Amino acid sequence: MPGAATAAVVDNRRCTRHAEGPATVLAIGTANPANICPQDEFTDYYFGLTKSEHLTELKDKMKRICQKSGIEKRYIHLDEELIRAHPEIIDKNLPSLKLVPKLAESAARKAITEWGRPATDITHLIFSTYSGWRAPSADLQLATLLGLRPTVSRTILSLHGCSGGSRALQLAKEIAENNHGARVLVALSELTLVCFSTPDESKIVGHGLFGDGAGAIIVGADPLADGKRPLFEMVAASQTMIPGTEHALGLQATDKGIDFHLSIQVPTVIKDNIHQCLLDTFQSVGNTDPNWNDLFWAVHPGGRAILDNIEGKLQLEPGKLAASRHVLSEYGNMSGAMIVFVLDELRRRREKEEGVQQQPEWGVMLAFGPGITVEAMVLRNPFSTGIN
Ligand SMILES: CC(=O)CC(=O)SCCNC(=O)CCNC(=O)[C@H](O)C(C)(C)COP(=O)(O)OP(=O)(O)OC[C@H]1O[C@@H](n2cnc3c(N)ncnc32)[C@H](O)[C@@H]1OP(=O)(O)O
Repeated sequence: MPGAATAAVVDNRRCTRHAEGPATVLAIGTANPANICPQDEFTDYYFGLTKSEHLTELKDKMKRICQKSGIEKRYIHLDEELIRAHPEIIDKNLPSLKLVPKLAESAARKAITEWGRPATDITHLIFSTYSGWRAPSADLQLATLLGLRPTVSRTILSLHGCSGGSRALQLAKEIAENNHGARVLVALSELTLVCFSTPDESKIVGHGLFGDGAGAIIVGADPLADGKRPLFEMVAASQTMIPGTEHALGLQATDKGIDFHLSIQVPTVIKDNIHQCLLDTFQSVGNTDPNWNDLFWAVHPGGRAILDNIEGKLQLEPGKLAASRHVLSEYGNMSGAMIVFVLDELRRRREKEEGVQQQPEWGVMLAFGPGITVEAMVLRNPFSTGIN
């Protein structure tokens, strides 16, 4: 009827509301496979598993790397039973990666339990992994396993490598702050199975450092609606690409799995650039002269030498990177999932030390990935009374 048409779409764009507070970490969960590999037994185990005992020079080199790695043990899904059942893993056909969403589910369930709300209250899911490239992808599988609502807004990130966790958290921060009431589940799950290969000089460091694990974090702004104090406030974030370093760190999907490359220069490149990256990040929040020792530190422990170089360059007091060193020692390098373990360790130490020694009010989260890319985020400890 002319003049009486009913609008098919109600345009409510002007009603879109931003959150009232900054994004915060509301809950954390982590998970690992059951199989533990002590680092001092790994070289014999790996060369035996791959029937490569005859490569004696390479084996000795891996022993030297493992001794200097700062790692006590790692969790690695792949064991002799799995190899027996799937001999194609050694032959480098695409291995089974069913565990990728399953491990993420286990970490996510812990985070959701800690959060205390139903999984159907999750509005967004960001899943980051280097270990799965298929469609429908691991984010959809995880949403199904957790029983998330069918309208949950899903995003999958792949091949951000070790900075995948920080990248996902930056995106979650932006989503939470720009969508009133959003509750974003960030899930990371990494399995070395996908880059498993027989010993090879160019990959010996990766095989000596990488482990398996998953982490999950729930991010939301306006946290009081959840009835609890958040764990960390996510104040400001930056992503910096270090020009001319594309060759130094890389991951590549091939028909045989993931090929990776870690140049011996990685720790030095990070050392030479970290100070300026941090100055730029803190300048964006109005702090032009930060005292690095006044902060708490959540650094992705990509390797012991990286932590040593950051500590030396910024003249950090001993103990500032203790949470990162502890996670490296207990799990090895779990790539993107690792930053969740470091945040978890920091809050555990905060709870343990409460009343004895207070963690600083302000902190920084750092991760490094292919590019080389540095992801940084200024954090605030909401439990601080403001005395550093
Ligand atoms: C994939 C992603 O997205 C992101 C990431 O993974 S980032 C991963 C980043 N991690 C790294 O790059 C590893 C950082 N490196 C380290 O932690 C240490 O160098 C290390 C534990 C590997 C060795 O400790 P170190 O104190 O440097 O001992 P050092 O005696 O110099 O080296 C031991 C051996 O490792 C070799 N080595 C060190 N780094 C190497 C590399 N990247 N590639 C190949 N060999 C390497 C050295 O040449 C040396 O070999 P020899 O014993 O035969 O001489």
